[in-house]
Amino acid sequence: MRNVSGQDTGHVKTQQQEVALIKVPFGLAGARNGAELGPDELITAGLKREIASLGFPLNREVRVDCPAQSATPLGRKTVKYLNEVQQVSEHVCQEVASALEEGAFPVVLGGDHSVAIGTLAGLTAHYNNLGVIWFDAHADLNTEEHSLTGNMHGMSVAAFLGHSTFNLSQIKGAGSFVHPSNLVYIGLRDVDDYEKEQIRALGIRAFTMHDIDRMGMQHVIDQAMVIAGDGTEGIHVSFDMDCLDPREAPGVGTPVPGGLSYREAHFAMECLAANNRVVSMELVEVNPLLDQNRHTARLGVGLIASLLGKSIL
Ligand SMILES: NC(=[NH2+])NCCC[C@H](N)C(=O)O
Ligand SMILES: [Mn+2]
Ligand SMILES: [Mn+2]
Repeated sequence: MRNVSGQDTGHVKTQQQEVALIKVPFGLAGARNGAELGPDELITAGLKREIASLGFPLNREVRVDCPAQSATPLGRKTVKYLNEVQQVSEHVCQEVASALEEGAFPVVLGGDHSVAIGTLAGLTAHYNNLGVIWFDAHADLNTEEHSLTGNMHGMSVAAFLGHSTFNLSQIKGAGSFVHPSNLVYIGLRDVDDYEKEQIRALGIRAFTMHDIDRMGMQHVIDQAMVIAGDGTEGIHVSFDMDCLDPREAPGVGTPVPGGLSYREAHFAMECLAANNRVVSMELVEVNPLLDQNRHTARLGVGLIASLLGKSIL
């Protein structure tokens, strides 16, 4: 990866590194229809042009085959579309793992946040000890038993930590669970009671909006890079667009007031780009049906570009 001065910053990512675009048009695990349109919307908003102008060749551009809505959600009544999530996760896992084998940098485009289960499956196939920075208003730490909604986009973190019944071990090709000490949240402000208990019980580090208000994004992102980066083989950035304030990113299925500003989000991405430990990213929960003038998709494209090293000067 190029750092902010345009220099090659070492082994993880170089200017010549290829980017693997993995589009996952899957929205059945979210709260509202429309997240399945996210990948195409990000492409329409100019993502490929941005990646090309940063100098990264494309390793692949794939569209993961995703099941359409079935008449009745499969799986247990309280867990919606479990079989579909499992199927999509296996496809995403394969694409991410094979991109990594070819030395590419995966950029996974959701879709709802359940696509992270497949991304983490593929990443853990390649890395034994991975760090994760999870940008989100939500903790996505529910399990089948504890979820209040049955929406699996609220269970992805539990799945890759191995705390839900459906977890990485059920996905063909996945590696071992992520260690909770290598996970860090940024942007939390809507956390269910069970999730709060789990964050405490597992000792997961979390920077809520309160912490960002108090310490500023610079301190928060510096700490996050230490938590996810020290002693790991690399950092995966999972970016749920609802971490942003709904005034910045209205096109999301589960908006929560009081989120990150435009500059806080970009600044975090710019710091991550300069840090050179990031090995993959995903951007999820862009919902064009709820968006205004493609605003959220354009913001998403800009944030991916910042993470890939785009700087102001
Ligand atoms: N990826 C997301 N937007 N997740 C929202 C989850 C909301 C809520 N905690 C639930 O379990 O349904
Ligand atoms: Mn999420
Ligand atoms: Mn969220």
